[in-house]
Amino acid sequence: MTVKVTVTGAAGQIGYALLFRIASGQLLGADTPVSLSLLEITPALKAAEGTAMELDDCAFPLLQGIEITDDPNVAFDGVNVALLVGARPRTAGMERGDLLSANGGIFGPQGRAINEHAADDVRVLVVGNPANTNALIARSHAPDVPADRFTAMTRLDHNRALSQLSAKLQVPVTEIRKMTIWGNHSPTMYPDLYHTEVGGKIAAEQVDGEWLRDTFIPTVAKRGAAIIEARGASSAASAANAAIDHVHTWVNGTAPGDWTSAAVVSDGSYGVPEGLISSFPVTSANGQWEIVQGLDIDAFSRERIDLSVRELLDERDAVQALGLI
Ligand SMILES: NC(=O)c1ccc[n+]([C@@H]2O[C@H](COP(=O)([O-])OP(=O)(O)OC[C@H]3O[C@@H](n4cnc5c(N)ncnc54)[C@H](O)[C@@H]3O)[C@@H](O)[C@H]2O)c1
Ligand SMILES: O=C(O)C[C@H](O)C(=O)O
Repeated sequence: MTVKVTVTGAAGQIGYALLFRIASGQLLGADTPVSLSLLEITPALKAAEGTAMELDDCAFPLLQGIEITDDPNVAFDGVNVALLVGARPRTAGMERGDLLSANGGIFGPQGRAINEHAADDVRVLVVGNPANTNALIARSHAPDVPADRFTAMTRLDHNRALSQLSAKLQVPVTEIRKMTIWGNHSPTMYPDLYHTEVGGKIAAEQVDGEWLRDTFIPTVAKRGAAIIEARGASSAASAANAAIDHVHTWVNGTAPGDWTSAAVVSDGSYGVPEGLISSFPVTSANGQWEIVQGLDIDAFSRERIDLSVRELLDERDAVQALGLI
């Protein structure tokens, strides 16, 4: 059966890096036909049409159709996988409240449209920043969709952490298991090496504490800003790659003996208040995320998780005060 994948912000940089990979089968597998819905704001529809022409020109065997629209009710009609990429970026002079309001104006209506029109099995990944809180806004407008279908992306942070550790220990990324990103997709996120395994041994015991604290954690947490500084634009191909990884793992499952990171609705695990969309170590089986249970959290990790969760609570309070959730 053809799977409908909707990409918002389809004419943006991540959209351009993402759509061709979805159409080629990398999101859902080489046996799954897809139809694409490209949601954009009206002035960007022409650019989206250009991208659609290029998609046509690839003659992808799995691509069954392309729809281009500025109406969320059309874009999310019958959607199975919704990738919410388009968001309002912070511009000079913009207060935090203005940013949250502008994004509330996007993710509230999109959540409602998903609630009213999506397929029963819809899965939602929010990429557009502030991703965790945008996901919270969308979810709060979709009361009929099971809460666990709304997720936000921390897979890019997870992949960044794998790559940094692989370079430090001079091991292939394939030898690293059980990496974890906790909290918000923001510089407060906490990449945790205390449960990560390399060659069957805990990674934190294979690196010195100073590198872990003063190099690894800040490098991963501030990598998005470093890329903006270097490229003059935020990460696009790596963000698209992480979105592909997130959905692929969600649908196909995690490997035995491993887990990944995703921001999912908290059930209260690890003291993260219920309902917040926070990053956890997660496994996936039968198309459902499960938060990994029973990990020992030492004082160092506890402090960092709490800091990031505090930020999520502040964002939640701010959008609540603005009437956005
Ligand atoms: N979670 C992550 O790891 C991660 C990583 C990188 C980037 N991001 C975020 O992803 C978002 C997109 O990044 P980008 O580089 O593609 O930005 P971009 O500015 O190139 O593209 C964004 C697109 O969204 C569109 N858009 C705006 N409002 C819309 C709406 N209401 N409906 C549909 N489309 C809309 C714009 O017209 C634009 O084409 C940003 O918020 C960025 O900060 C997140
Ligand atoms: O867009 C940004 O602010 C950075 C982005 O979220 C990233 O992690 O690369």
